Amino acid sequence: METTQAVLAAEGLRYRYGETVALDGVDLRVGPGECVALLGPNGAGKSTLVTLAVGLLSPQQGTVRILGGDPRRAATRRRLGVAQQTLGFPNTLTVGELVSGAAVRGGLRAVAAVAILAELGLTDLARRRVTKLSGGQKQRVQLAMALVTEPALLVLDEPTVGLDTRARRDFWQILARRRARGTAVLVTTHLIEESRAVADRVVVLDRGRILADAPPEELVSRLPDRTVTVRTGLGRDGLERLPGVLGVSGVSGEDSLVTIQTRSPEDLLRVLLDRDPGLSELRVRDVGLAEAVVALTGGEKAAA
Ligand SMILES: Nc1ncnc2c1ncn2[C@@H]1O[C@H](COP(=O)(O)OP(=O)(O)OP(=O)(O)O)[C@@H](O)[C@H]1O
Repeated sequence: METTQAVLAAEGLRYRYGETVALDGVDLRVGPGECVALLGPNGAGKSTLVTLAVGLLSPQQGTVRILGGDPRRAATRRRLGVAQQTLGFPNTLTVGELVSGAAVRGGLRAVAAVAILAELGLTDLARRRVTKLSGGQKQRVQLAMALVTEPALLVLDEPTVGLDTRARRDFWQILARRRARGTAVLVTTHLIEESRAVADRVVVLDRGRILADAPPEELVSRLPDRTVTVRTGLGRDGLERLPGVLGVSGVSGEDSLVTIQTRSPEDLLRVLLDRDPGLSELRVRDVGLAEAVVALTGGEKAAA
């Protein structure tokens, strides 16, 4: 039973652009303090879902609610913080003007910007025009504008693209503090392993449908847990018949570098060494979230 009200609740969402079906019956809930990563290949419907969630599009079928309210209404939109790469800045404004403007639009006093500028390390840049910022600095300004109103839901579109390792770590730390205070986060990303580190749940979208909605570790555990990569003269037929083999990829001719999925690499290696004493370049590794998403969406695109 649901005990707390969902911050974001989408039910039966369908959306098409002419003949193109972008969302084909999507249900999604994000609770207070939860971080949900939205993954999927290009064209999966991620942006459409996010745009409906923030009230910039109206559902053709289904409903979307933010804390029970309609996101197309201004009062509901005030509970949202949005950072989308496609949103441009008015070039004539300074960092301070942009963030204090966001505070005022959210019903706060302009001075509310001071604390968030400090938290994001932007105080020294407050008088600088946005045109004179680096890509990473612009990302931080977007985040400051999204956070200044203490939103109930943060919607972030590829927020760490272009950030270096330290900036990325700082970014997730800032979000962790907000989440501890109850802010929910919906983040679209192609950085699959990053979602594994920061998200409570990963939602895999493909061709407008949700293929999986689960904690990242559960997604990974649905797959064979190891891959063995090896250079071998054994052909595909021989490899596929070996005990415990679940899949083989990369066979391109004699002495190919092949990747074999298995639940039991130890047993597989014993047999491989027996059949091909010339075997070389052996590597065994865990399946990552990237493979889990690729397997679910059935294509290489999702891992890009
Ligand atoms: N304005 C539009 N007009 C027509 N078709 C559109 C429009 N916006 C999106 N689409 C189509 O709807 C589908 C879903 O697109 P959407 O942008 O939601 O996917 P996405 O998962 O965000 O993709 P990406 O990872 O490439 O940003 C795609 O087939 C896309 O071509």
